[in-house]
Order: sequence, then C-alpha cells, then structure tokens
Amino acid sequence: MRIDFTKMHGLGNDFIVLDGRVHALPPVDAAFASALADRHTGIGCDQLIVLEPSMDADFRMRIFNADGSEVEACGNATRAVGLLHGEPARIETLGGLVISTPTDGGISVQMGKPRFDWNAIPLAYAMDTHAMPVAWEELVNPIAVNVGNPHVIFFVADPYAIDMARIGPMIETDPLFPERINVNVAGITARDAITLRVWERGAGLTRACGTGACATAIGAMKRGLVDRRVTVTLPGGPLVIEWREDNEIVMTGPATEAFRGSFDAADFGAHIRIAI
Ligand SMILES: N[C@H](CCC[C@H](N)C(=O)O)C(=O)O
Repeated sequence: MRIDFTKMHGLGNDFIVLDGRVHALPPVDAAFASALADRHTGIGCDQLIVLEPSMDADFRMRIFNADGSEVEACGNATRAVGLLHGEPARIETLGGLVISTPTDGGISVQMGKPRFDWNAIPLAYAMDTHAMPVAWEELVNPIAVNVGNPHVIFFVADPYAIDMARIGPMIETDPLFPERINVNVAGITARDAITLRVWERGAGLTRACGTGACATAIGAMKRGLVDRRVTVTLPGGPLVIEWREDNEIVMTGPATEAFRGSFDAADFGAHIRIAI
C-alpha cells in the first residue's frame, strides 16, 4: 500500500504529514509512528502528523512524537497544516480546538487558553505551579503551564549554557510529571524578547517548539517579566506570541513545505487490516 506524505517544518521542527482526508491510511499506532520518525531507518521527523475528517471542525490533526506517543498539541505543526489548508481552518486536536489563519507574517494560530492548576498540568501531587519548590541541579524554581500539552519552564541567564541533552530527559521523565513533560529553558532579553531552547517530551532537543514558545511566553507574562506580546527566539528562529485579553494565546510564525513523496506502508510495519 503506497502512502503519499508531505515533509514540512516550522523553524526546523520537522514533520511528516499524512492526509487521511484524501486517501485511505492504515491504522496509525506508536510502532508505525516511531518507525517512520526514525532518522536512521525511517524517513525521519520530530513528529508524525495525521489529518482526518472531523465532525466538529474542518479536520482533525493527530500528533505522534518521534517515540510514538500520541499527544495533545503541536504549535509548529498547526502552522504547517494551516499552510497546507491554505485558508483559515478550525482544527480538532486532543488538546482542544485550535484555529489557523494564513497572514502576511506567515501563519497565525489561536492555540486556546492556558491552564495553571497542578492537576491540569498535570503534576503527581498538589503544588504551587507558579513557583515550584523543586530543582534539578542548576535548574530551579520553575513555572508549569498547560497549553494543550504540558510544559515546565526554567528562567536562566543563558539557555545555551545548559546541558539539555543530559538534564532534559531527567526532568521529562521525573515522577512529578505523570504524563511526562516538555522542558523549556528561557532567557529574558527584553520586555518583548525571550531566548528559548526546548527538550521536547517524546522527541528530544528540537530546533523549535511552538507550544514551548507559547508556554514560556505565558509563564514569563505571569511572572511580570515581559509584556503580553513577545518574540520568542528558538534555535530555528523567532515566533511572536500574544496573550490576548480574552485569555486566548495567539502564535504567529512561518511554516515551510519541504518536499512530497510516498512510501510503502509495509516498509514501516503498518498493520494493514484487511476488511473482511
Ligand atoms: N513534544 C510535544 C509535542 C510537540 C510540540 C512541539 N513540536 C510544538 O511545536 O508545539 C509534546 O509531547 O507535548
């Protein structure tokens, strides 16, 4: 069974997009997703994105991290599928409804409202998520925000001085986070500027993380460190995040279609269920 795909990225955070709205797809499970995502034996991506018809929105977007875990939100991928869709789109995700709109600055996405309660992050037990009394080596006193998916944010002098490859997975898998966590280390460079690096849950260190930029911007605003519209610069480039008066988070930035191709589903262990 040949499957067409589109390879896309948002500031270097890259995706394989399968569009189940136009052709039949095999059932997508963690094994299939991680096999496709593998950069050595597969096609390679940070996340696999599967588009499906939706009863409640223009379409549904399913998000699988490189480790095969299916998750609630992916900001950069939302811009990418918004680019593919070509006009404003209401998109159903496990994290809720998001809305993408092509603009002259790229694609603007309304990502929903942030949540701060410990059991909405979620954490394993009650804690003040605004200033968490926890530390992992030099990373201390973080803030936690859920923007559809879970994030913990540490404000540091220099994000590029942190050994993310070593400390990222330690925090990602800490028992404090029952659904694991995306790990953000951020530096405030002005009232409207943040520098950010993200160790992503299920994907590792990526060139950019849209939801990380949203969560970090909201965390910095909650702490009074920046204004309600801020540019977050990741290794792959900048995103503009605004926290609107109606509590909606709006992210604006580029999305890029890299190339299109096809593969044989059997090559990646897709379990083709023969309709009986
Ligand atoms: N690793 C994230 C999903 C992808 C988020 C990131 N790629 C983005 O652009 O938001 C998670 O497990 O919640």
